[in-house]
Amino acid sequence: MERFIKLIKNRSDIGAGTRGSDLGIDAIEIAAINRNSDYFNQFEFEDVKTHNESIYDKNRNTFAKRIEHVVEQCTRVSYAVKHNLKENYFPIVLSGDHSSALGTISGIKAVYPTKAVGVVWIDAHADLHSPYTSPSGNIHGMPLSAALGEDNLDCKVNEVSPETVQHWENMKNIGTSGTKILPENLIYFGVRDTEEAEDSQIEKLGIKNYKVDEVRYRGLQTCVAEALSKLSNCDLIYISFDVDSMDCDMISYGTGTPVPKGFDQHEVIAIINQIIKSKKVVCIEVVEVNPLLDTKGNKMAETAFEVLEQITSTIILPIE
Ligand SMILES: NC(=[NH2+])NCCC[C@H](N)C(=O)O
Repeated sequence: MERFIKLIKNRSDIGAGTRGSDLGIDAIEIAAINRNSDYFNQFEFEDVKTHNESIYDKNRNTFAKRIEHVVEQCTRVSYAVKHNLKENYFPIVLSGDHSSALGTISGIKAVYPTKAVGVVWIDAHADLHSPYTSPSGNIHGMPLSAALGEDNLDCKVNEVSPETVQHWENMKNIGTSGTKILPENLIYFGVRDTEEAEDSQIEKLGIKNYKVDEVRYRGLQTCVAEALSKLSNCDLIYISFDVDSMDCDMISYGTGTPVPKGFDQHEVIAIINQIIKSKKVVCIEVVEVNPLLDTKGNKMAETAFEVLEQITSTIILPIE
């Protein structure tokens, strides 16, 4: 059976603290054009309407900035993912900031409410804050807490307004009400820049993080095979690739929150391709390319495109 790909372009950056990741999708497309690639002409696509004008709003919800608009944006992403999955497409979501992943996960769960969804999160960050713990109030640091239904009140440092609480509750209930994923079905690759509140959640919830060093020391294939066996109870897998999982010094600073000592693109490609071969992957997302911050021309987008191209060819291999 062949799987048809649908590119979902979600040019939204309102969950980030720095502007410009909404331009990441077009930067990737330009990287493809400059390489004489037909990639973006090859697949059907859909644009998700954005709410980027909301960055001009005064921040009422200090500990979850623009949350009402992020909820709306995630809801739009969830609809796009949901209807494309229902139409048997394999959605590749190209998003600006990583808050979108909550929308994607919610869309998957809306189509498969009774299935266990596994998440492979390739990122420098754990994105495990809530409005109660966030140091920045940027919602791209929170999507997994919303998906897990975790407030982490044990580590509460912020006095959150009733309005923010209401929006946060809405955020946890996009697509289907209640939690979308279980902590044992979430696996990190490359997480290396966390705050205490997140560390305590990772420990309490027992979330496995394959650190860059571990992947290199034990071997990438071994680690991915182990990750897949940890997800053996999952019916479906979603892969979320944040480009800041890659080493900013080696690759590029073209992302909102760059972190050194990360993967290179070949490692990311190998991780993702091995997971795709499990045949459980139903959706992949690529996020956080910010061309305005790139000090090497369009290098981050070019590298993201390299990953995109390589993983797409694995997806479209016919599956028996
Ligand atoms: N998706 C991202 N780039 N997340 C970065 C989050 C950084 C930091 N932990 C925060 O919550 O503000």
